[in-house]
Amino acid sequence: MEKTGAKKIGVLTSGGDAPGMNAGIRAVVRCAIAKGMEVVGVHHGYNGLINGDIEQMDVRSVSEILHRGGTMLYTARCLEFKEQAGILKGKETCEKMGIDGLVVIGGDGSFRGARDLSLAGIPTVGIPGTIDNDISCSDFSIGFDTALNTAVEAVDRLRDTSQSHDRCSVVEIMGHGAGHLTLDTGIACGACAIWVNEVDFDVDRDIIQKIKSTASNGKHHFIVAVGEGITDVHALAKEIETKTGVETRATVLGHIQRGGTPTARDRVLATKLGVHAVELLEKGIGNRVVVIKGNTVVDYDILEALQMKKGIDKKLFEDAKLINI
Ligand SMILES: Nc1ncnc2c1ncn2[C@@H]1O[C@H](COP(=O)(O)OP(=O)(O)OP(=O)(O)O)[C@@H](O)[C@H]1O
Ligand SMILES: O=P(O)(O)OC[C@H]1O[C@](O)(CO)[C@@H](O)[C@@H]1O
Ligand SMILES: [Mg+2]
Repeated sequence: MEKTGAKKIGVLTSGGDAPGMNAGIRAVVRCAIAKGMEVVGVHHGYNGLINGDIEQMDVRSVSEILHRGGTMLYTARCLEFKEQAGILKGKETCEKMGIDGLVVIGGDGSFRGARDLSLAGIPTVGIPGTIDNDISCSDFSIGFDTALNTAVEAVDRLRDTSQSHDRCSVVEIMGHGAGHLTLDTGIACGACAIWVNEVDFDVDRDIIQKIKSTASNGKHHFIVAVGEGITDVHALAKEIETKTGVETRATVLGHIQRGGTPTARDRVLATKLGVHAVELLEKGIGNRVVVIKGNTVVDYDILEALQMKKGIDKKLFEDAKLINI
């Protein structure tokens, strides 16, 4: 009986890179080949679909990448793909090359592109790969665990020097408006204040008074964790120093958080999601995102997935206020 599912699939990474994307690419390529499909790797996100920047993959193309950060396929933010003309160019490339299924590893923006391409007739499946962990329908996204461990290691180092100098250290943590990375780093590093977008926050009440009362308890060094884009951390450091008398320095962790060897957890997650994505395409199913929910791999319609909301864990935030004093 003739197969109805995909016979030749593509895989691409899109948006900000995330450690573990390579493990996802490897899983997609090896699983597809094992199932008798042909596989190609699309370079530089959706740009590669528009320009035809595409390489043939075999089982050895993905050797020695499992433990590497970044993405062997490169990634990009491709503005042209937000327009219908860009999507049609991508569809044409797929048709010309006989690509009848695509796996996109990226964040929420990348999933919008995946949906558009599915609606245009190319079955496309998304896998969450972003350090921000802002994919509402998934407990975790590929890269979050590694970025968290990287941020924790960096803040532990800041803590050593802050402690030695009796200083306050304000640290800015990535997240693109989502506080997951900041909250978990703040908890794991014992930050005396954690400032994320999702909660009501007052600098005088939640930082200045907290430092003063904590200082009166005998503590002389402080970590303040702040989500990226909320405030100017250098100005905040000056304000803290002026109002508390505690010498204060600011550090922006920046893109350090996106690099490095993926943790075992991210590699396992990427492998599970990659295999499930191929299994969907094998059945001819597209317009889905493959995610992890309570340690089970599940898939959702992309639009439904994008409409879901995931706040931060408010209870955890309150717990941190009680404990990190
Ligand atoms: N509305 C849209 N329609 C079609 N394609 C889109 C849309 N939004 C984003 N994309 C495509 O997805 C790419 C990545 O989107 P975005 O920059 O939002 O990153 P992301 O996938 O959310 O990942 P991260 O937030 O982790 O960097 C965009 O550059 C564009 O090519
Ligand atoms: O690499 P760029 O384009 O500077 O993007 C930075 C953004 O990407 C992320 O690292 C991942 O979405 C965000 O945390 C951050 O806001
Ligand atoms: Mg995003």
